[in-house]
Amino acid sequence: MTIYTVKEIFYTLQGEGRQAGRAAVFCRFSGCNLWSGREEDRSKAICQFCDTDFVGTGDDGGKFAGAAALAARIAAEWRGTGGQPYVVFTGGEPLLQLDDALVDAMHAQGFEVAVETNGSLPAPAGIDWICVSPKAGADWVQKSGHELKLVFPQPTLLPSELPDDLQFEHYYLQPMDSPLQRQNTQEAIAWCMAHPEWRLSVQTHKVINIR
Ligand SMILES: C[S@@+](CC[C@H](N)C(=O)[O-])C[C@H]1O[C@@H](n2cnc3c(N)ncnc32)[C@H](O)[C@@H]1O
Ligand SMILES: Nc1nc2[nH]cc(C(=O)O)c2c(=O)[nH]1
Ligand code: SF4
Ligand SMILES: [Mg+2]
Repeated sequence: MTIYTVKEIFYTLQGEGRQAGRAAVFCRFSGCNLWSGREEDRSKAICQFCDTDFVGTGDDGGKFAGAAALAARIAAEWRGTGGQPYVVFTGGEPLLQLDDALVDAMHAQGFEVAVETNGSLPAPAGIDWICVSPKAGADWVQKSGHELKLVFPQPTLLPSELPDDLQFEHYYLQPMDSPLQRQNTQEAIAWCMAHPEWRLSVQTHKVINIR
């Protein structure tokens, strides 16, 4: 039986991208293939700008034996009445653990299923909303989905220099949260105003101070 290792599960509003403002249970898996999550390794990591702690299992996480057990725990966090229950699998890198059995188990619980992935691994079939956020210097295999959410700027992965075989419904630029965040935001605004096929993704949960 598959054991899933989860950092935290929590009910919040999706803060980013096309679904911003929508109530969702977030399931943050532990571990990533592009960084160990340890600060002492950050400068050598493939992905160096991560804003997230995904190491180990937190108070709101744990190890779950089997898809049905994890799906039941996620469903128990949903507190909405009416509307379509929604789960966002993130991490860390969720595609290291999210599999067909878990997607099916969430559907059986009546949930719409979303994923936030770095795109370096293929997504299982049947996911209802795929958000790919590619990382400079990493493999990029998942080139289709519902939204591309490009963290900006990544000097070797700029919006002007993306591969031409992308198949996404929506294109978002998300300013990199860093000491240069204000400048990154100004430059992203300028890009979106000059190239209207791109929209700005503000990390709204950081502005309104929710999780
Ligand atoms: C923590 S990642 C987890 C999911 C997956 N590993 C990924 O990178 O897409 C969730 C989202 O936050 C974005 N993100 C991470 N660090 C960021 C930062 N410093 N500024 C802006 N967005 C960031 C990622 O690009 C991704 O879209
Ligand atoms: N509210 C909220 N929205 C989010 N959208 C993507 C997130 C992520 O860390 O994957 C995230 C997050 O951590 N919190
Ligand atoms: S790929 Fe995602 S989870 Fe991994 S280090 Fe980068 S932003 Fe963080
Ligand atoms: Mg986040």
